[in-house]
Amino acid sequence: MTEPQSLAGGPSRPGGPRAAANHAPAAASAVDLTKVHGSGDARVVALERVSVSFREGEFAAIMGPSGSGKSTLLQCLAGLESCTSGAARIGDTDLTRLSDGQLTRLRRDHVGFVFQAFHLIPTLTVSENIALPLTLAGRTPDRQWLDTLVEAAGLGARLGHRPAQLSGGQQQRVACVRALAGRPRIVFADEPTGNLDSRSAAEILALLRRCVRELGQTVVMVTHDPVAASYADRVVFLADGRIVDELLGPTPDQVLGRMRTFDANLGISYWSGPA
Ligand SMILES: Nc1ncnc2c1ncn2[C@@H]1O[C@H](COP(=O)(O)OP(=O)(O)OP(=O)(O)O)[C@@H](O)[C@H]1O
Repeated sequence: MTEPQSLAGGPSRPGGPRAAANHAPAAASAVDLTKVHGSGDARVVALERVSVSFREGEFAAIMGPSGSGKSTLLQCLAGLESCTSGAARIGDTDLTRLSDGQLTRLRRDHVGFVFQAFHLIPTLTVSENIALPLTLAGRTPDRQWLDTLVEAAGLGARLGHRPAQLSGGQQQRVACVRALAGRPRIVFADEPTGNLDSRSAAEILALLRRCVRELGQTVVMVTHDPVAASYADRVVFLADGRIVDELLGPTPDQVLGRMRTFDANLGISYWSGPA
């Protein structure tokens, strides 16, 4: 089996910190985005006038305490949640102006999603799981692109296996390849390493890093883990539904330092996930 190389040694960025991404157009952006859940006594302002842009070819991490709005931001940007006010854009398209049908098509054709739970179909093989979204969309898979992804994910020898025959890390690699199979404009990953041991997590992060660096993909990932965040080009910090800071070219120690500063200044704890 071909396993991904250099997976345990942390991120490497031979191209230097994201020079290209800084000048690239936005793959996704929030503009003055507010999201309110519920009403009356159950009313929760999950996002309050958030404006942020994620550039094409960028690997961004979103961090923040539990309940700070990370998943809500991802869901609004991916068109899985509606916005209460403001806009969520994929490229230049304002999702708040689309009909349900248009939104479904945009999500299907331009957005990939990786969840903490892998959400593979147990009765299908790896190969079938990877191709499923394309098949359902009536699209012909680009075999060369799929081969590139499968090779990058080290799944070449596993294509005929079913999910139960794979480790958690391998299953999540399948989920990543599935999310990337249709060459989406952007991939959103919500705690993709949350269910994995540190070695498997490193493999997933290296795969995402490589897809950004070598294949030009755009990835926005929610994480609680400073080491995971250090694989990104940029970390955006949320607290209480607002963006409070960002860090470029982060190292784990820098991310940790920033988290401790927020703990001290805001009286909140970032330690809601694995330390
Ligand atoms: N469907 C919902 N209905 C009501 N409130 C919600 C809903 N989804 C999220 N919330 C609330 O919105 C706020 C932000 O939630 P969100 O899940 O985005 O935070 P998070 O930063 O991703 O948290 P965690 O790290 O714990 O996953 C929280 O107060 C949460 O309880």
